[in-house]
Amino acid sequence: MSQPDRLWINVTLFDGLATAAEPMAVAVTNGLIERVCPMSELLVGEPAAGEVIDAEGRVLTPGLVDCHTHLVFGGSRAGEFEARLEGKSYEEIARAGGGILSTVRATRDASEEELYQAALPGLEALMSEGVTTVEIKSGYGLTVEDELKMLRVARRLGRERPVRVITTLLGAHALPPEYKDDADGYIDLVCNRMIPAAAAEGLADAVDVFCEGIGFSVAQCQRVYVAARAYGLAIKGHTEQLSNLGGSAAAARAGALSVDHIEYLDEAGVIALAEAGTVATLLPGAFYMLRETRVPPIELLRRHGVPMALATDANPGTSPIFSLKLMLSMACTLFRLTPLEALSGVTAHGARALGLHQQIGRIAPGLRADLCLWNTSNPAELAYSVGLPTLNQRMVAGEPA
Ligand SMILES: N=CN[C@@H](CCC(=O)O)C(=O)O
Ligand SMILES: [Zn+2]
Repeated sequence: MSQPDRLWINVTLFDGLATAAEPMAVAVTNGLIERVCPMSELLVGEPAAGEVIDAEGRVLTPGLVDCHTHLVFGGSRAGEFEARLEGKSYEEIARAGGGILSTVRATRDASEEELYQAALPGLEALMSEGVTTVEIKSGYGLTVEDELKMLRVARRLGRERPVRVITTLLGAHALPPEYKDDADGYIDLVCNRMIPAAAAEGLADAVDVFCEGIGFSVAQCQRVYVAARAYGLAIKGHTEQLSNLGGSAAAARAGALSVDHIEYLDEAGVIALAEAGTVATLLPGAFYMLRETRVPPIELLRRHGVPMALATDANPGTSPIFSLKLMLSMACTLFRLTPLEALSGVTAHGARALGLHQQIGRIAPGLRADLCLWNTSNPAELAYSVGLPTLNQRMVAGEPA
């Protein structure tokens, strides 16, 4: 073994997919994982140099991946929260011009600097719990300039904090008032102006849509996918959240990295995901906040071998929740995932939902050394308790961060 920069010994290893049966060692060099082996295979005297960290049996996981957030937004929707508690539904509020459109008004009114400052606490809360990669969507601007403004803020967050930010253009999130009764005209704007502008400025890694009765039709979403692919951008979908329109299957056939929410997904949709290799992203925070009763088809996803990612969906309306660790607990309690399935959802499968599975999300040689050391020796503890156990160390590209 060459001399690693850092060597963790006596690690309880959750590598993103499974827990190792015996104490492990993990060596990191130049920001990459160089070697992963049982302690029993370390040669006497290894390593000759570098820092050695005795984990004393603590759990080491990949850095956590939050693959679906709306962290950049203006205003608050606490009033809408109260209205929903009094009996109004999310759809009713949306159809009356509230919901997403109320955040659109506040986001349009905010400067780039204001949006940046408002987003920082949420981002830092995620990072403090071990998130090393986060996806951030636009979708509260709904004009070319306001969508680009949101994406610039997201890019700046990634430059100014030790976290990798993946940006997603969500122009097709809601129909803005200027296009009332002209949804196809708005989709023209998304396809012909927003996507080209975001691509030209390198501001978007992916393009997303809200395929729903209060969002856009399958046909409209398909037009967005075609435009995104023409610019070499990855695609994703908010699909089957409130009803079954077949948006997940359409997204999968268009080559989507993931479809997200999917409470109303049926078996034909699950098969379409399996055939396309599309990830199913579960968002229990939105399920909880909207007091949904229909659970995503977990057993069908398992049976057809569809990878399940798990994310906060942090946003001001349906999931004002900035804790990916809480999602581990919710995914188990509300959706009946096993703790290890939930952990894979925020590591290996979360990375796959962003198309980054060859770079992050696993502890394996050649991948980036984004790692979390936890104050527990049992990986299931991470999903079991809320508030504990705490993060012991967060590493980004091999450096404490
Ligand atoms: N479902 C649509 N979009 C967001 C909610 C956005 C909002 O209500 O502000 C979601 O992922 O839940
Ligand atoms: Zn969302």
